[in-house]
Amino acid sequence: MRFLDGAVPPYDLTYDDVYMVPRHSAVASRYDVDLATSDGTGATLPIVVANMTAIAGKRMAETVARRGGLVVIPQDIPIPVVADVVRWVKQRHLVFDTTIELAPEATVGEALALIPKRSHRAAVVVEDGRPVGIVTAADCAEVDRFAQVQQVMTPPRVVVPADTDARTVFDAIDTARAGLAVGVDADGRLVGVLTRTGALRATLYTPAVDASGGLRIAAAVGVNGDVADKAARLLEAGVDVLVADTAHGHQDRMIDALRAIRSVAPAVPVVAGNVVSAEGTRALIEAGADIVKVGVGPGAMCTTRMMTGVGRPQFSAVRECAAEARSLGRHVWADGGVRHPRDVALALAAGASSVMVGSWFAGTHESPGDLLEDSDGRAYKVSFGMASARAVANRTSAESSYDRARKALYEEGISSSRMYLDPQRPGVEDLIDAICSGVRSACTYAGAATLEDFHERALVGLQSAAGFSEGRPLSTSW
Ligand SMILES: NC(=O)C1=CN([C@@H]2O[C@H](COP(=O)(O)OP(=O)(O)OC[C@H]3O[C@@H](n4cnc5c(N)ncnc54)[C@H](OP(=O)(O)O)[C@@H]3O)[C@@H](O)[C@H]2O)C=CC1
Ligand SMILES: Nc1nc2c(ncn2[C@@H]2O[C@H](COP(=O)(O)O)[C@@H](O)[C@H]2O)c(=O)[nH]1
Ligand SMILES: [K+]
Repeated sequence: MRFLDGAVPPYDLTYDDVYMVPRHSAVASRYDVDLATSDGTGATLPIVVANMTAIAGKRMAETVARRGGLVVIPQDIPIPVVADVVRWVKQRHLVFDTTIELAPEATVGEALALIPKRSHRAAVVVEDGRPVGIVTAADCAEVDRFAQVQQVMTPPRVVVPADTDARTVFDAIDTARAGLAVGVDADGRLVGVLTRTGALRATLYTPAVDASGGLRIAAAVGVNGDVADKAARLLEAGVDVLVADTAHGHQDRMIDALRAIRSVAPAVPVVAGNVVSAEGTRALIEAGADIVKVGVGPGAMCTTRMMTGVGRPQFSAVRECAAEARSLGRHVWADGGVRHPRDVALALAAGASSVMVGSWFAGTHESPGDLLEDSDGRAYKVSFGMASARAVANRTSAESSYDRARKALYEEGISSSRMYLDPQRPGVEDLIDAICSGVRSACTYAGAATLEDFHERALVGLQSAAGFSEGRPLSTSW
C-alpha cells in the first residue's frame, strides 16, 4: 500500500480519513478475486467475529464458518460450555443450515419464540426424525398461541437428498417457488434446510474446515489465572485457533500468557492483543504470537479513549503494526471500528490478514440475544462491551465481594446498547454478502486478484470530512 503522490499523513488516520484510487486492472470479474487469508487460520474469508458475549455464540460460529470466516468464542464462557459449542459446531452440515425442529404437538407460541433465531425464518415439524411439515411466522399469525403446530404447518414442498449439489437445489426451490428446501439422508431423516439464497451462497463461498472436515472455530483466553491449563483444555476440546486477549496487550502478563500458551500449543495459530504500535507488535510476536490483534479504542462498545485518552486511529494503527508483523513473517487482525464494507477493504489494504467485526453483527438473527422490538416496532438486540460493568460483573462473579467491588471501578465499555436489525440485511450472512461484494469490488478497482496483491497495489489518498460525506448516498433529495 502506498499513499497517493507519496503523501506523508500529518497525523494518524482512521478509516473515514482515507479512500482508494482506482488502478488499471487485468482482473476481468469480481468473482475472479480470491478472498482466502494467508495467516494460517484456514479461513477462506478475511472476516473474524469478535470475542464478545453478545455476539459470538454457536449459531454465529456455525453460520460464519460455513461461509469461510471464523468466530472467536469469548473467554468469559466456562470451558466445558465452550467444549460443547465446539463439538456441536464441528458436527454441522457444510451446506444445509441447522433446523429449528418441533414436534407436531409443540405450540404456536413455541414456534414463534424459536423462528427468529434463524435467518431462514421457519421451523420444521418432525415425526420419528422425518420432516412432516414447515411452519413460518406467517402460518402462526392470528392463531391461538396454544394451538399445535400440526394444525398450521404446510407440507414441505422441496425435499432433496442432502448431498444434492447446491445449484440443483437452487433450481428446485426456484421452480417450486418454495421458501426453502428440506435436506434428508438416505433414510428420509431430516439433515437441514436450505433457502434459495443459502443455495446460491453455497456455490459462491467455501466453508472454513479443519483436517477432519469439521467447521473451524476459535476461542479466547484471558491473561489471568492458569493460562496454560485453559489453553490446553480448549485445544483438547478441538479449538482451531487460540486468541490471547486483553485490553492492554503490550504488558508482562500477556508476554507470560503467550509463553504459557506456546508451551502447550506449539502447532495451532495463536493470536494475541491488543496493541497499536510496532513495538507492541514485535513484543507479542517474539513471545510466540502468529497473529497480533490491533486496535485500542475504535470499538463501538468501547469507552477507552474517552476514559483514558489512550488508543490510536485505526487505519494508521493497522498500517504500522501490519508492516512490523510482515517484516517478521507474521500477520495482524484489524480489530474494531468496522461499520461499512469499505472499512474492511481499507483494513486489508493497510495490510491486515483479516478483520474483526463485533457490534455490527450484534444486530443479526445469529447473535445470541433475544430479538426485541422498540416502541416503533423496530427489531433490535442488546449488545454490551467486554469491559463494561455488565461484562465485568459476569466475569468476576466467583470472586470475593471486595475484589468484585475493586474491579467494578474500571469500566471501559457500554453495558447496554441497542443494535437494530437492518430490515434488508437481518442475517449475518446478508452482512457478509455485503462485505464480500465490497471487498471483491475494491480488489478489482485496485487490479488485485488476491488479498496480498490488494495490499501491494492499494493506492490510498487522504480526505477531508467533506470528502467522506460526498461518498455517502442520499436517500432523499437535498
Ligand atoms: N480493544 C480495546 O480497545 C479494548 C478491549 N477490551 C476488551 O475487554 C475484554 C476484557 O479485557 P480486560 O479489561 O483487559 O480484562 P481482563 O480480565 O483480561 O484483565 C486484564 C488484566 O490486565 C491488568 N491490567 C493492567 N493494566 C490494564 C489496563 N490498562 N486495562 C485493563 N487491564 C489492565 C488487569 O489488572 P488490574 O485490574 O488489577 O489493573 C487485569 O489483571 C477483552 O475482551 C478486551 O479485548 C477492553 C478494553 C479495551
Ligand atoms: N474498550 C473496549 N473495547 C471493547 C469492549 N468490548 C469489545 N471491545 C473491543 O471492540 C472490538 C469490536 O469492535 P466493534 O466496533 O466491531 O464492536 C472487540 O474485538 C474488542 O477489541 C469494551 O467493553 N471496551
Ligand atoms: K469507540
